[in-house]
Amino acid sequence: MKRNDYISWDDYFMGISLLSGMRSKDPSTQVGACIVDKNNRIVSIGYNGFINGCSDEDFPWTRDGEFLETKYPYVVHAEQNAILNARGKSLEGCSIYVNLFPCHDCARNIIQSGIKKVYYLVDKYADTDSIKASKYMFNKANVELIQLKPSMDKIEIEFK
Ligand SMILES: Nc1nc(=O)n([C@H]2C[C@H](O)[C@@H](COP(=O)(O)O)O2)cc1CO
Ligand SMILES: [Zn+2]
Repeated sequence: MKRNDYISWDDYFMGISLLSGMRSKDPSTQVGACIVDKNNRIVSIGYNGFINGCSDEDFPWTRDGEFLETKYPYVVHAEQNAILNARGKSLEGCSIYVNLFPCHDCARNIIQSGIKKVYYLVDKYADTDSIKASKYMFNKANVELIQLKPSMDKIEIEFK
């Protein structure tokens, strides 16, 4: 008889996003994204981090102060890394699973890449203009927004 306590596709893909986010060196917000096609095949994964091929030590993780001395102009968002890690493969009709609601810049990239569904967990910056612009664009572009309610509080992974 088959197991009944296997995880759902949605929990699986969001779990993979969160696992990917654990690679992030951002001390305040770790974001992971997982892009999945219509056949439930993972097409790409990403997390927020600094640009490739440079030392992470060359950039600051600071949030406040002079713009150029903060992380904001330099960090690549999880969703953008996931899109770019697909290396030009078609993302038409795909879904993206991301633990934090995408900003306006990621929203533009998600829409332009052909992704049609965004599954997210939290929307902690909902009151910012960035997220308002993001939702406006997603709605205009008919991208479905789904706040995932996982069927479990946590997934434990044991290395043994
Ligand atoms: N959807 C997102 N994907 C992301 O990868 N990020 C990244 C950019 C920063 O590294 C961090 C946000 O930093 P903070 O402002 O919460 O300290 O998360 C942020 C958002 C927010 O919309
Ligand atoms: Zn973003």
